[in-house]
Amino acid sequence: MVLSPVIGKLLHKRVVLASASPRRREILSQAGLRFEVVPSRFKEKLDKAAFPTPYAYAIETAKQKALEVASRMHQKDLRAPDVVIGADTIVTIGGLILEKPADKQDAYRMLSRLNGKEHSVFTGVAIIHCCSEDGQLDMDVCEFHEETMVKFSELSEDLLWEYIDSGEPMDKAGGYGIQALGGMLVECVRGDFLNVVGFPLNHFCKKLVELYCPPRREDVQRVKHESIPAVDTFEIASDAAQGDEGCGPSRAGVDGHSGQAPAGPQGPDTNGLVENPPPFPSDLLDLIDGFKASKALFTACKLKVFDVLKEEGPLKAVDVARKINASVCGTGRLLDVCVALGLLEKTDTGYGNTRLASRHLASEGACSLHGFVAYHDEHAWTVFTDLESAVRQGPQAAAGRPEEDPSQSRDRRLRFMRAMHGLTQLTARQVATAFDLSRFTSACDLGGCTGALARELAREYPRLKVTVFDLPEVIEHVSSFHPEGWQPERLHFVPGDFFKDDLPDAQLYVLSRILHDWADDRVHELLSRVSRSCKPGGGLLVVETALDERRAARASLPAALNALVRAQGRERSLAEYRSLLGQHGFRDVQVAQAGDRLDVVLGTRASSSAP
Ligand SMILES: Cc1cn([C@H]2C[C@H](O)[C@@H](COP(=O)(O)OP(=O)(O)OP(=O)(O)O)O2)c(=O)[nH]c1=O
Repeated sequence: MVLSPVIGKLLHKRVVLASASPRRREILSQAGLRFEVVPSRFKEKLDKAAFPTPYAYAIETAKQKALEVASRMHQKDLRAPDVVIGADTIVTIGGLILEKPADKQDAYRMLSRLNGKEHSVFTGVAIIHCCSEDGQLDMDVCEFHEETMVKFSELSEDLLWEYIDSGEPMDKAGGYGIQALGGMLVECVRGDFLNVVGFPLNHFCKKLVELYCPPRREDVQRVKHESIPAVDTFEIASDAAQGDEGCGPSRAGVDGHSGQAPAGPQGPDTNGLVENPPPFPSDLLDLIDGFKASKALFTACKLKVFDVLKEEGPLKAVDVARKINASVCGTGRLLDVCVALGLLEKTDTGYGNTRLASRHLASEGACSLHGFVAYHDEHAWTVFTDLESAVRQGPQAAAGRPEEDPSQSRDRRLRFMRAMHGLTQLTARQVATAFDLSRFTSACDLGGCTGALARELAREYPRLKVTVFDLPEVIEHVSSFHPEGWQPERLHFVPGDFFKDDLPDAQLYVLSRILHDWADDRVHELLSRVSRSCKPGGGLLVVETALDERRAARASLPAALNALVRAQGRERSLAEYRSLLGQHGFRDVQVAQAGDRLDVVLGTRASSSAP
């Protein structure tokens, strides 16, 4: 069995599952893990609002559950187990976290909220390695989360109550158990099924590989020279299990630096003492090579490798080369790099797409980011070559750049529209459900481009009529982005310039990824126009990637750099967006996150006329 080498790493250890969940116990014992069960006494009452994302909350709860068990066991007999595993499963919809229902009415509230819609199930997991020395307990925490999307059918009241009366919902997050009767509520699942049931076994095994079987030094160096980042597969564990009997939880692995090679051969220093060489700078080398990985991805997309393999894969390199009209040798190398990057899979029958590639890198499909990749390849790549002058001179360097060639502007516009369309489709649902917008019956998406967000808003809120307002030269092309045979109900496209023309009437105005494109004076001008058009009680929804200390510096890095290389506009912090809305007469400003990268800010137009 492929997984056994990974699970086998834990067989000689004292492992404790800090959970009372019978489902977690079953999943882990069926995977062959030997462990004791010590349910945690940690009270699940952390302040949800204090966490930037729902999964951060689930991870922290999982960690606290495991830490409580580890310290209790240590206190009891001054010997903690080697490994303690904690987990926490939550259901989220529209920015709301649902845990176990308090009573039947609560279960009804949860299930009606999920009825007919798609929601996320997150399980946060903490793996704690304990070490007791001289009565002291030392712990290393490794944590991760997994998300699965679950869609409920449209269910009648009677059915919901029948289900609630079965008693099944009461000990389950979101008030349902997908593995039993609750399975009849579910129309489809995207992602790891076991994650919904309470434990993401697949991700757990991958973590064990990282912790216990980091790539061997010689592999790491070989990979570096070929500029291919390491890929975590169970096969690494199998190899290591065969070739390296003593493969244990390297300290580096336990600390979470799983890509780090173990310390190399030790040599005596001048005093005859053994000195460790400095750690191998794997992360730094990955960083240096990062641009090559991006370019390989861009090139494979441009050559339509993922389209060819989606339609006809698996294929040998020679066949792919013929279909994309490229050299066999070059294609073979590109395909191998894509395998190493986790975008393709290679088997005896040839190269095939991973699910990720088929879903996001082929040019067609609701989740395609092909246009977004093309935009980065053809536009962002060039613009970022100028980063040095942007840093030296500030954003005015970008402002001084010559205007675009007008003959190319139509193509550029279409390319930009394709990029925005892909990105917006991917995040539209999270944006549309970040807040409950059901009180509005009309909305206007200003600069709404192809209508990808508008469509999701209309789909999510059956009473809502949505107008997409964008420049005539944009509106002219929107029909080519509509799915075939699509009849836009409750959706209208109106051409216009939001700086010059009257804004269409609406109760809710949406500015999605617009404000960062404009300098402060233009932002004030636009917001005061919106504020004048918006009636008291109406709303303004702003969607942006805010520069924010809550988000890991790495995630907001592209935004910070974009601001330097763009001719105008700038990224802003959440505090700035809040203040902008306040200055223009919007009150009760609330903030939510839509996925990992987007912030959504909602304000209500105050009744006083002066903003
Ligand atoms: C959504 C869903 C959740 N669940 C369960 C998994 C979890 O056991 C539970 C969520 O509650 P948790 O607080 O994650 O776990 P628990 O209280 O059962 O156990 P412990 O805190 O001791 O670890 O909901 C299902 O069994 N099926 C489902 O479809």
